[in-house]
Amino acid sequence: MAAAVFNQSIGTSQSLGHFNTSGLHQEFGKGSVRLISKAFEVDVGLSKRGCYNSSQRNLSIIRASTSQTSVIDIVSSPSHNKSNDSRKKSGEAALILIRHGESLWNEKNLFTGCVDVPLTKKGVEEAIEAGKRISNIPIDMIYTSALIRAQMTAMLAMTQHRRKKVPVIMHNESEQATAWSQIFSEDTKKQSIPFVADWRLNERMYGELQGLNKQETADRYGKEQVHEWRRSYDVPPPNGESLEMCAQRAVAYFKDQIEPQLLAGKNVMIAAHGNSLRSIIMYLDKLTSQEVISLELSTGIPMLYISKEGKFIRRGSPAGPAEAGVYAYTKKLALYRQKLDEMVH
Ligand SMILES: O=C(O)[C@@H](CO)OP(=O)(O)O
Repeated sequence: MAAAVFNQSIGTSQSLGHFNTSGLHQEFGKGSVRLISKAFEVDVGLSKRGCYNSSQRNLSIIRASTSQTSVIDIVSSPSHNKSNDSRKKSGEAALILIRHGESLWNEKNLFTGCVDVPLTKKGVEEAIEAGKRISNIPIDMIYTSALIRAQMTAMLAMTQHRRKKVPVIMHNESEQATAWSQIFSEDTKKQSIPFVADWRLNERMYGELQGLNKQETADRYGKEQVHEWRRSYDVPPPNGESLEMCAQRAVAYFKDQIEPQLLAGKNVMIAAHGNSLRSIIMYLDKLTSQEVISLELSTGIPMLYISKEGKFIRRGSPAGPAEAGVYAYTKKLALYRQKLDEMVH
């Protein structure tokens, strides 16, 4: 089984992060790992270090993609309506997941949870880089947590998008807020992307660990105890949420609010957190409570899924803009990119 990487040591979530462009890591030797979807598994490359080799892997994606039909087109001109229709009929949509870029407390190696801290300069750069990677993928809806690090990541990523649609934050906190933020032009609406922020996508609440240094906590309570708090499925940190409890809100939100959008053919980007995304990926990839223990996400690396007929097919991570041909994940995505190129020239 081509499962990747790595054993995250406390507080070093960045190690190897740039090496594994899938943004998603899993240790070897933890039983049967059903992490990689069939389409992706076909010919994924492994480096000597046991990590995905990004260039081999990207080539693999391109090869695999030629046998797939799929997704989307939303370049919004009348001549593209046909593609919109076929998108609805095929019931296919793109789902992009991004863990926020490095935050000030990631940098200080502190448990963060629901404490609302911003990105570091490096985190800002990671978000911009993530945006470049997805700049040719059409996006109809953006969801983030209620926390600024996820919202900054989504907004910064969208500054890089080639369609230059404007993300518009939906304000539903009161009737007045909804009414006062209305747009009264259909054309302007078409050039906007609804941006929904919801607390249910927040990081797991880390209880009494919030604000503590991860290394010092491990020194005090033991490495194993702290690993159990951080990565087990059902053991909560003191007065905090276990991953299971986090899933009860984050996955429920995904099923109630986001999945219907995907089923309607809309392409969705979610910017959220290590653990809220781990719980969603557990659902998408049908991971067991054992398998999810070794699932690690890098900051600022987008992951792409194709949603088709209620199933989720993982396509890895869109690679950096310098690598030729990386957008040919599916025929339709490649076509979309071609149309964007034609619009420019
Ligand atoms: O501190 C946190 O909120 C999270 C994510 O940064 O940490 P961990 O990796 O320990 O779940």
